[in-house]
Amino acid sequence: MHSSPELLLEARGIRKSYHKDKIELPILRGIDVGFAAGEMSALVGRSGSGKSTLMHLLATLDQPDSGEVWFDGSRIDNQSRARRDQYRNSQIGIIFQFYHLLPELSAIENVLAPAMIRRSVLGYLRDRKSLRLRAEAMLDRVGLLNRSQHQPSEMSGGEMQRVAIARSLMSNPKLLLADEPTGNLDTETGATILTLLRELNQEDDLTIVMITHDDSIAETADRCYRMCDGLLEDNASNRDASDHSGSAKLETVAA
Ligand SMILES: Nc1ncnc2c1ncn2[C@@H]1O[C@H](COP(=O)(O)OP(=O)(O)OP(=O)(O)O)[C@@H](O)[C@H]1O
Repeated sequence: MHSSPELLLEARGIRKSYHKDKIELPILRGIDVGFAAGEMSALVGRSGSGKSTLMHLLATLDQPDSGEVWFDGSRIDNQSRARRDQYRNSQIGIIFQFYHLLPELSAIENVLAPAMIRRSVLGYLRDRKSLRLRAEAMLDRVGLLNRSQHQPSEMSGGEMQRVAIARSLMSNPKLLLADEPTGNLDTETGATILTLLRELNQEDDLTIVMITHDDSIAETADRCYRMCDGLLEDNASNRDASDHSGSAKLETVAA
């Protein structure tokens, strides 16, 4: 029997609507989903199905109208903004389809930027040597140490995504949320990014939740949750996290 692994991140009964001109647009209509520690999961669905909205809620960048988000045994959606920021900054790495790098900064400065912003000037000056060493180690981890002085305009899309991944790893997060991480890349470059994410998952024990509209990318994950019109479909194609070569098998979502 497939045993239920420990959940790192869980959404319970999540509902979210946007409002425009007094009209309610229900986007998430009751989402129950759990992401197991140490696994790589995919949230797949068509454009507009609510994937990014759910990811923002899981990252506490936004709050649900109702429902709960739990991380590592604690409820996080109802915490103060300061606590939610602290949780996100220390526990979660986030990467996006368009990398969100600052164009005027070098690769290493981009990797360092969030850590600099989070510290006071004095705090940064105190920690700058160790932060720089960590940034170099993270660029090395993604195979780009030799490009540390290059600006985004001097890099390919795949290299920019690698820099964004290095930046997301600076705080040694438990969880990486990836919103269409290969969406702006050709198939071959996308595959190298997926391979890197899988390495981080297996070698560094990073739990990954990846959003995609592409079934072939979703199928590379251990578990695949399908969103449709703000709901999760009843079945998810899952395979044992220890088996990264076999084909997916169907299992009911443990919600
Ligand atoms: N701030 C907002 N105000 C109003 N509607 C919004 C807002 N943000 C998103 N929406 C709507 O919510 C729906 C879901 O959007 P969301 O970005 O979560 O979908 P998605 O599945 O991630 O789509 P895509 O793959 O195209 O990014 C869409 O119809 C979108 O237009």
